[in-house]
Amino acid sequence: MIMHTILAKCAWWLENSNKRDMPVQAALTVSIATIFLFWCMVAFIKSRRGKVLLPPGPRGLPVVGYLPFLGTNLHTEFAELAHQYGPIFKLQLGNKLCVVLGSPPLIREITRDQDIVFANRDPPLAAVAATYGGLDIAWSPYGSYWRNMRKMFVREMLSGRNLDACYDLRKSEVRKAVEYVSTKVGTVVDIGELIFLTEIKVIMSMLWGGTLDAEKQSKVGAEFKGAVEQIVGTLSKPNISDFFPILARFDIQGIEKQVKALLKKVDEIVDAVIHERIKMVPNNVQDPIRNEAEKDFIQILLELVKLENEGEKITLTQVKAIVMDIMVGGTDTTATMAEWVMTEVLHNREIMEKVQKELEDVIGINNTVEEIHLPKLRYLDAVVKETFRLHPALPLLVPKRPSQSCTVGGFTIPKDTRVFVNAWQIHRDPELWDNPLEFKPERILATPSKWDYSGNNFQYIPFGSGRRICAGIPLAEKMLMYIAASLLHSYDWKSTKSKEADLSEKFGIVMRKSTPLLAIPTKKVDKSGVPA
Ligand code: HEM
Repeated sequence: MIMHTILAKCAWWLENSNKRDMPVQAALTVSIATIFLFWCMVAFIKSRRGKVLLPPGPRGLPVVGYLPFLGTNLHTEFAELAHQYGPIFKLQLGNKLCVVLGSPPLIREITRDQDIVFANRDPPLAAVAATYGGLDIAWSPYGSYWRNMRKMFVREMLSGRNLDACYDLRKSEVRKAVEYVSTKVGTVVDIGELIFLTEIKVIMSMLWGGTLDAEKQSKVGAEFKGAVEQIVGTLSKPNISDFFPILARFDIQGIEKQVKALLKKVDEIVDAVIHERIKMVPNNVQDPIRNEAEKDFIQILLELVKLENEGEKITLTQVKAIVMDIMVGGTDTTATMAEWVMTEVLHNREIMEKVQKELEDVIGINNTVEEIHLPKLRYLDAVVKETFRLHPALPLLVPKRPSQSCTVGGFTIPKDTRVFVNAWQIHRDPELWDNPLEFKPERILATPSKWDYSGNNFQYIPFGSGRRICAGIPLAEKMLMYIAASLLHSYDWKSTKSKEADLSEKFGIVMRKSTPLLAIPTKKVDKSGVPA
């Protein structure tokens, strides 16, 4: 049509030309047609390029987008929206475009096919403030800094050899918790509180061993517990500055200010410990870790600070950022999961009996649980894995941010979108699981090789998947199994009369129970009737 109009406009010139001009006219016609076709092609390609097919999603209001419609339980609300819009949908939250993914094929796309593009994080401002400007592993952008820090963390600190070397430190704290319960037999125990304090102490003793005396260690443990809970709490709060970066400098809700104050407290404690430890580290360390049987984490890190080689050397601030990762990333998650495991076990008496029978068979009633027993506890392992399925500690994992525009599930995800993975929804999807709401460790036992924490089975991703998968899995798995086995081996537990083990959740970056787990321990009795 347009071509027709152009030719018509030129007709006066063609009609008024004489026969000698015929070749010129023909050339002109061909040229115009060619230019026009070229222009059409460019316009078509441009229109295709400019037209991005974003995922479907609910409409929001001008400026604020969908923010006013979101409640506090993001994981369930996202699952409901997925019901309406499908496993990939978008939400405009203030200035931020967010996309939520909730099916195994989509997880494969972002953690296998396009893993590098999705290896970036989208840290909330509170997380940046809590980690000395994002100097830790969890929130640092994808690149050589993150790669080196993670490699050092996994190879040097969490290697099998190093974890074995600090087993005694873990054992001593877990035994203290078991002994503490013996003073509480027949009375109500706040299991979450007990486990959290034990985890903090286990982590602190692995971090800095016997640097602090017992009394100071206890005091610092309580202070740390408070600080970690508050930091995780502020990370879970929606911060207006994250959705409207233009307002960030005003810190309207004071969240950054709160985090900085908490960090200052933690910083003072860690500084004091580092100061003590610096005195103990030899000056010219060339070959850290090797040939040494037992070292706590701070010592390993300080040896890296003192290295001459720039490529391997780290700074004191980096040491503190890693300590924050371990304290914040390692304690709340593991303690919360251990509390969920105990809750499910208390809720299902038959399952508790099966776990205890296995503990008796493998360990013997009068012996003490040791970490070497853990790989033999197959039923307890299935209980823990089933707990992770129903109550993943990080229901939305840690948000990702693609470093370039890309296509996922046939839709465009623009660069810098905040991408959530709803692991909670995938773990309860009736298309993927039989009776998904039923707590059934037998489903794990039926095909044990299918369910591990590697993130290779996209139907089961409690620790995430891809290159940013949790860096602390070996430690988390050991601690979780060890604490649960120790508490269930030494005592029978029953719910308090007033309360059945309550299974309701409270959403946060780490999803806790909405009410603490209170239970009464009783001494176990062996088959001859003698208290163990
Ligand atoms: C039950 C316990 C734990 C759970 C459920 C858990 C879960 C997670 C998840 C879901 C992620 C994000 C993965 C992703 O983006 O795909 C993560 C990252 C991380 N976790 Fe854990 N975690 C646990 C314990 C630990 C422990 C004990 C440590 C350290 C001692 C730790 C250190 C980290 C670090 C450093 C990252 C960041 C990894 C990176 O960005 O490269 N976690 N964790």
